[in-house]
Amino acid sequence: MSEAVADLGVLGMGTMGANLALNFADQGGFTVALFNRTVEKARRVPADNPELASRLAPADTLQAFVASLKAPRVVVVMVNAGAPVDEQIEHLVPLLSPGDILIDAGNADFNDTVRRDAALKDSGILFVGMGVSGGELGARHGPSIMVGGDEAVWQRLKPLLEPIAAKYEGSPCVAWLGPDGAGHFVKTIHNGIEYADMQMIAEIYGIMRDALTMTAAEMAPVFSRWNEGGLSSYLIEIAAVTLKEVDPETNQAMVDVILDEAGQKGTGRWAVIEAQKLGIGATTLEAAVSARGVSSRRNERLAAARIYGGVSTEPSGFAAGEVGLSELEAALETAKIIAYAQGYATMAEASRAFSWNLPLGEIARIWRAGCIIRSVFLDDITKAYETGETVVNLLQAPSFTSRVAAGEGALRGVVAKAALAGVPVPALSAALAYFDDYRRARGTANLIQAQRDLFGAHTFRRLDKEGTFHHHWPAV
Ligand SMILES: NC(=O)C1=CN([C@@H]2O[C@H](COP(=O)(O)OP(=O)(O)OC[C@H]3O[C@@H](n4cnc5c(N)ncnc54)[C@H](OP(=O)(O)O)[C@@H]3O)[C@@H](O)[C@H]2O)C=CC1
Ligand SMILES: O=C(CO)[C@H](O)[C@H](O)COP(=O)(O)O
Repeated sequence: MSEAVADLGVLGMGTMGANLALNFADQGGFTVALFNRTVEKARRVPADNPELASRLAPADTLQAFVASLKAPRVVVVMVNAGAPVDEQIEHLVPLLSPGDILIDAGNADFNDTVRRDAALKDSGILFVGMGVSGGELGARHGPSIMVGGDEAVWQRLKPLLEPIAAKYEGSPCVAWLGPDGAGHFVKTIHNGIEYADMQMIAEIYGIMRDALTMTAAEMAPVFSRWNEGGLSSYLIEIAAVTLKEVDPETNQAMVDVILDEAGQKGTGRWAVIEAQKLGIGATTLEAAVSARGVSSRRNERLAAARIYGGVSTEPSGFAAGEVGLSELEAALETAKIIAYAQGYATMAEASRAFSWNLPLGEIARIWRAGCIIRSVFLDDITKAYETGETVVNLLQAPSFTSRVAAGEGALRGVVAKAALAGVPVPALSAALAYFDDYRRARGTANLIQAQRDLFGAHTFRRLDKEGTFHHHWPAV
């Protein structure tokens, strides 16, 4: 039997788990037990990081891994979402005791987290669904961490998580967000916003490439410059870095040799499904998920391009040089506000529906450093919630209304010109359509209600008096 020396254990030595374990050992100064299905990977972690080896304890069996943990135990599971998490829980539960904490730190469908939390209640094992963002480097040096589960358990986890989290103005980017699935729900919306952010950046890149005929090398400094302004964010920064990179094999821009098929692990889709279930129109997130789907059907796209032709070769109407680029920058900034408004509206509605009382301003604060969507813009969201006034939707928050009003024209211009040029901008146009729909006092659902009442006696309400009505429509 191994000696119980480790402060906590990390199970899953993939990209995230190995780096999180190193972070616990390094920034946290904790002794960390390591386990991985492919045992050799756990052994390699201390071998590859000799300076931290004295605080890394790889185990060859799950039993030895658990036995090496000080009680009450803390186990961080960092494996692929879905069945692998259930399998690991099943294997761990007989080895753990009441009062031990079992954390799923991977991405998870929050419905699974709620189910797992409920299933473990009687065992006395304390389950925590915890979202971690920041990719490989974030996990290693400071991620943003979104914690769910019981608040009392969070008090025990705080001393373990605060040292390893990213710091924003000295304060750790980790917070308890609410019970059961709250942490994973927020991480899911984070990823939905990440999808929208990335899609909109890719659409602007598409306009630069196809309508303005700019090379990747010409685009890179534009994104670098934008990274100094209102768009300043990790994703804009890495857009510049990736556009600048040259493929050593062909000497072409790296982005020009990468296949135009985006992968996805499901988190964006979960965000969109939950927004739909809650009745929130997260249309930019939806457009981004759908666009990844279309991107992956490359052969179909190639066939359709042969039938219909590709992007128009007519002059696009986009202004060249600084004028055109400033319009793109303003359009992207405005669409980004709309995308975040949709993500935040989804979280606000979930908070209400599941009685989570999500700290929406605090969420923007812990996203301010460490995570993939970190940006200066999140400060403004934090401030919008800190005023103490109810934020119905970020599009109605005073700090955003003037910015949206100022940028609306640019977004409209870009979407219109892109449509005429045949350059697809699904997320940017979804943002514009949502804005136009959202700010229209008299919509068109009256016609839908009339039709529903005609074919299904679904009834309708009237503008001029209270009550529910059914009209005797002509027979059709
Ligand atoms: N990569 C990223 O940027 C981020 C990833 N995440 C999330 O973190 C989690 C891990 O991702 P990541 O580290 O990138 O993934 P990797 O593919 O790098 O690693 C996957 C890990 O899961 C283990 N695993 C997979 N299936 C099983 C199984 N059935 N039983 C036991 N172990 C299994 C693998 O073990 P083995 O080595 O034996 O195959 C490996 O340790 C995922 O939920 C992911 O969505 C969250 C934030 C960022
Ligand atoms: O959670 C993450 C970042 O926040 C992961 O990188 C995730 O894998 C990204 O999603 P996808 O693989 O679907 O693009």
